[in-house]
Amino acid sequence: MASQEKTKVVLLACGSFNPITNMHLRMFELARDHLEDTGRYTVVKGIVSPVGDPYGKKGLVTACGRVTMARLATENSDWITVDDWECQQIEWVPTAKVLWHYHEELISNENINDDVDKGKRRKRRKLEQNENAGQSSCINTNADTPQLKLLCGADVLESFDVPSLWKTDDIEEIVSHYGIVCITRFGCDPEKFINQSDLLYKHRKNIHVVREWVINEISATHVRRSLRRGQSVRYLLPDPVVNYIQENNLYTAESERNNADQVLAPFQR
Ligand SMILES: Nc1ncnc2c1ncn2[C@@H]1O[C@H](COP(=O)(O)OP(=O)(O)OP(=O)(O)O)[C@@H](O)[C@H]1O
Ligand SMILES: NC(=O)c1ccc[n+]([C@@H]2O[C@H](COP(=O)(O)O)[C@@H](O)[C@H]2O)c1
Ligand SMILES: [Zn+2]
Repeated sequence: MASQEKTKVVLLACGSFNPITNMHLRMFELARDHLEDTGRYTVVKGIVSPVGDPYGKKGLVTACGRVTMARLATENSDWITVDDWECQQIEWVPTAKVLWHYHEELISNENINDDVDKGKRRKRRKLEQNENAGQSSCINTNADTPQLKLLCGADVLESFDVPSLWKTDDIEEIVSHYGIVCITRFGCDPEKFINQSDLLYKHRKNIHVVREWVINEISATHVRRSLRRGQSVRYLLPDPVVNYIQENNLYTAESERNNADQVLAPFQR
């Protein structure tokens, strides 16, 4: 397939990134290789979107520090970027809304770059969306506009089953309008999970499961624990991130008590 015929994709990873680890960065590389290996996609951009402080997760340090670390971690990447739109919002933003925000941004970029009459384009897109209603195809029907896909680990996919954590409508919107690229994680079985869910099974063509053969169980929880114990975290995180954490003494027994009594924002909806 000629490169101009391939679908452009933007990958959006939402998460705490508390702190960002090498595995978060690997997720992007694995996903890009997987999608491009199908011969159908060109991945043009990756976005790291740290969750806002109102998310209320235990041990979460301020968004300002998490964004700075994510920027340090991605400074050598020519395609992974960090965007602080989500964490600048006053309230926690459900992931479906974050996707909507970036989807709108992609469309407005398309309109800026394009001299075709905006009204006509919107009308055509609406028509195409109506034609595609009920099918597992992505919301971006214009060939030039990149498709936006949610990039996540299998634990996030499996969290769709946690009562009251996700709205069914949001899950449906994510899998039908955008699509998911899901990286396997130790202890998770995303294929089985998809098979057991009627909703996910219906949209299975929009869920790309990427098997990571080099099982790498780096987790931010493990990193924070090691830091509290004064143990080295070098080579689990990019060096500039390790230095930033040390200079600011970011993760301590006290920071781990942040939000200890707080109910996670999605449960408050
Ligand atoms: N080792 C890993 N393998 C696959 N996916 C991962 C891995 N670590 C993180 N992710 C994914 O990265 C995204 C952001 O995750 P998050 O910020 O929660 O990191 P985490 O390491 O899971 O942190 P925590 O331990 O605090 O939950 C999520 O989609 C998560 O599933
Ligand atoms: N209903 C929802 O939209 C919903 C629920 C739970 C988590 N999330 C998101 O998933 C990510 C999960 O991050 P953690 O794994 O660090 O908790 C965050 O970006 C969070 O906002 C979204
Ligand atoms: Zn996590």
